[in-house]
Amino acid sequence: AILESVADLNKLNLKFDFIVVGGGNAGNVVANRLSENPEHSVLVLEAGGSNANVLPIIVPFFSPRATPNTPQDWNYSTVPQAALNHRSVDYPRGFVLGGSSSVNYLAYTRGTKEDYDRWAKVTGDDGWSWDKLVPYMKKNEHFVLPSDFHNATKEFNPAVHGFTGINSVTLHNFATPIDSRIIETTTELAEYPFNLDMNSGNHLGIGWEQQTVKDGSRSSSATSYLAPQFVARPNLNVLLNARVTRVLPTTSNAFRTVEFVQDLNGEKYTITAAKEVILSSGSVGTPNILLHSGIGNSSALTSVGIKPLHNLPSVGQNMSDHPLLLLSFLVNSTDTWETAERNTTLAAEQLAQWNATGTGPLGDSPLTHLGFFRIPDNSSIFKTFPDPAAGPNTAHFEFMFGNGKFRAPPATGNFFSITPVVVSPSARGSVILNSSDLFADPVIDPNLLGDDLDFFIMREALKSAFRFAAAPAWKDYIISPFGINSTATDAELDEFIRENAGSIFHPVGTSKMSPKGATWGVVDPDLRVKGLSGLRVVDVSIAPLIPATHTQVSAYIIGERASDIIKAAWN
Ligand SMILES: Cc1cc2nc3c(=O)[nH]c(=O)nc-3n(C[C@H](O)[C@H](O)[C@H](O)COP(=O)(O)OP(=O)(O)OC[C@H]3O[C@@H](n4cnc5c(N)ncnc54)[C@H](O)[C@@H]3O)c2cc1C
Repeated sequence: AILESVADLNKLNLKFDFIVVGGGNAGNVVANRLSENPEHSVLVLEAGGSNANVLPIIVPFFSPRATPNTPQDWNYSTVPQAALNHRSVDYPRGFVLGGSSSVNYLAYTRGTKEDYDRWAKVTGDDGWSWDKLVPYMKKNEHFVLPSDFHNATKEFNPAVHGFTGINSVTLHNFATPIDSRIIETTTELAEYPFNLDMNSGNHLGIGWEQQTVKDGSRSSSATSYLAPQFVARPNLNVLLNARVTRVLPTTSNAFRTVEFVQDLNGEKYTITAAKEVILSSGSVGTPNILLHSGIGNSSALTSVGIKPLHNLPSVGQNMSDHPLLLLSFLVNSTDTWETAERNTTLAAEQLAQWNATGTGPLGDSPLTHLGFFRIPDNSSIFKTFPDPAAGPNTAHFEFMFGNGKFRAPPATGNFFSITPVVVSPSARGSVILNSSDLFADPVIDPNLLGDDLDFFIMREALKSAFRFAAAPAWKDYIISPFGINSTATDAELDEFIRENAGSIFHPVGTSKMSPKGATWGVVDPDLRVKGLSGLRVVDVSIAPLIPATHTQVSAYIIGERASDIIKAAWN
């Protein structure tokens, strides 16, 4: 059941084998899979509220409205970012059942074979390699054809997909005027080849966006892994509005007890799991809980007044995220997002169509196509810096295409956006504490573009976007880049980047996985917290290196594989 109060939970008079902290992207996978065994009772504690009936979460096209600064967002912001002219930027994380899978922009991308093979190599566990993870990708994925029934044979490769999984994935149902021009560009410029399916393990090139959508509505870990048939299991319970403050030692080095509140000024409750506590609170939430529990760098904890219980210096370190650049072009068309944003009648018609059939422009994510590209291998930059990508078939940067301008378009004009993203960043940041106050926000520093190579890649990506936009396919369509000149000097481009870059919100690595016995890292390859028992981390914070892509699929497959590892440990 999905419960709202501790009193309702107590009425059930249950004992729990597993307590999952965070009903987010990965946490709900674990909760579902562990509760497949009726002998195992599972409790999920989620700090946020219900995902039901929240329109910006449900309507795919409204995903940019789900955050920042909404009731479904933790509403964090970063410390001033040195490379971004010391700007502090919004740092949304889902504060709702489904976690960030309930508020993200729905792009379904797995990353490359090389990304996961590198995980296997650095952790010494072949189970994290691409070939071993593909079955988990298919267990997660329920691919469905687009809801407008258009012929999609040239938009994806069915051979690489899963059709019997839990989480729905589909293609766009609604054509936009940029679609044919993007595909035409792939035939005009050799630099931008077409890729029929970027989820094959090789993502280089441009392809149609695949999205986590079912029947025109968002498919999240809450709508899929906690669908009514699953939460009907008597051994699966979810408590909403339950914010875990710490994990506590149950016996000397077993941390199977959690402390939580339902009201920041109210009572503190504790519950002990008979078998394990699984932290799935995400790349900000998980290190935050570990640090408050005294698990982290002992001297840093002492300096903020927290009693250290277990010295694990990597907790909250190694944070890696993808910087993006908001870039748009003024276009010679009125058939873009801006028109409905400025015309309430048209907006109401679109919403009525979506309400009636789940189709139309609102039934799709705002990203129409994605492209993944490399800085040429012979670039002189690689004489100074080693190639940061996982391998020669893994991108340095990405383009996300959209039929309008992201974030606050001006009062007039219509736009096309190419959003460049650095997907193989070298900079590392951190999540640390500056206070023992259990409810104070942690100090979040993703260190965006904080490495010279990352900045170089972003500048090259920006120049590449200008080349893309100069293809014949855009001749009568694009008028000019907006807010920057394509003939700008490097110094001018750099200033534009400093003022307009931000995060795409893919933090990973703050509970980094390392080989068993390593003196660095936070969890072993079986995701147990090093040196402790009864406590695992299962969310994207365990990623040893950031995959060169959007991170929700990684969260799903981490949840799927972890579930098998945990089941095997208790059988
Ligand atoms: C705005 C945005 C857009 C994005 N767009 C995309 C995209 O298009 N495609 C893509 O692949 N990825 C995207 N991502 C990234 C992706 O969604 C995340 O990487 C992924 O969902 C993280 O999964 P997770 O399980 O690690 O954490 P989360 O899904 O964030 O789950 C953590 C859960 O733990 C809960 N929690 C935290 N602290 C506590 C506590 N103390 N007590 C109890 N519960 C707690 C949270 O409320 C949350 O529900 C986006 C992310 C954001 C924020």
